[in-house]
Amino acid sequence: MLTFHNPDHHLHHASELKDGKVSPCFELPHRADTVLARVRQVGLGQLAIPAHYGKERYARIHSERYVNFLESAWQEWTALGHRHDALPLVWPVRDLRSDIEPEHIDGKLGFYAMDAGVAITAGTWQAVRRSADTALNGMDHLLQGNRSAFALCRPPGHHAAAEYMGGYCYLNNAAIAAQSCLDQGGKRVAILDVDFHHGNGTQSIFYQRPDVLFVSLHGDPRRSYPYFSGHRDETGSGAGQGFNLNYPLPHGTDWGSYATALDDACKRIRAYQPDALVISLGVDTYENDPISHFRLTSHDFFGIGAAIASIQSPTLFVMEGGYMVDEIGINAVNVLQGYTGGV
Ligand SMILES: NCCCCCC(=O)NO
Ligand SMILES: [Zn+2]
Repeated sequence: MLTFHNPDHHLHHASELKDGKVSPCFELPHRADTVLARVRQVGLGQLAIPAHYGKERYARIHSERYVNFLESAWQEWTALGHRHDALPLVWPVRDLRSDIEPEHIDGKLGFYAMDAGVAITAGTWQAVRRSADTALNGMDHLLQGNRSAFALCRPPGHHAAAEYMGGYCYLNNAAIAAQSCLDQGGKRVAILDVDFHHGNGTQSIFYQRPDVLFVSLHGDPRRSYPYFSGHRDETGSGAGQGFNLNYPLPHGTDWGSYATALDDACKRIRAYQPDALVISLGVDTYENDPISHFRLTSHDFFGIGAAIASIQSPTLFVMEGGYMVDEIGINAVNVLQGYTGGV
């Protein structure tokens, strides 16, 4: 399996507001370095640096003004004399207005963010666009007739919606790759999100569309971030009704119950007969993950890969979350080896 990786991810090393304190973000550069080292250690396959894609490819999923905001935010922030990370201070919640884009960067930061887990730094724009390029090149690799590819994306993307960032995510790499498949002749794409956290951004982007089936297994939002999406009754709307499937699972979920939900999800995806399958591969379902609450062991990740292989579609794995840095490489590559061993 070919792995695309983006060395520019090191340009993004942000802080986050968590537990009432601004502290180093859990989404560290070392995460991707650890996964890449494991890919090399097991000899998973060749490595490749992604080609450069134009902003218009990101704008197939995100609004043009949002993409332009990501590109210009740091310059607008430092024009005020700031040299530290940019974080929002106000959001358009409840009956506050969000029909007018503010001109001031303080207003824009809240207008385009769902939380304070998405600091903007000097290198953020370059890192996030190259992360999206990584997924785009992975999808092109599938469209050239290959069975699978691994897009080692960092920063991750599944919390980012058309016009907002959140949860360490800025551009929705998986959604951008899925759209690229459809733009190049694909009729149906399935996205399976196995990250501990609900992919609210991916759900939002495709919620009214039947050409992308979104399926997510995640911590029950009544007790798990992002808290405000991911319930079972969110099944799509309009033409997209029935093409959004959520499997919220309780804290403490182990392989037994996880595998039951995963098998059902894979059956639903097989029935959809997608031209391509995109996996939002978060491994924060790991029992020792510092910010999550499932109980999967490293060995269980082989089973996730084997279940995905049973769908028998061309498959792009897109890296999302996972914060137990020492084991993130083992767990992510166990999925990939479970897949290749099962195809
Ligand atoms: N800052 C709050 C927690 C962000 C979760 C990020 C993640 O792993 N999403 O999948
Ligand atoms: Zn996560």
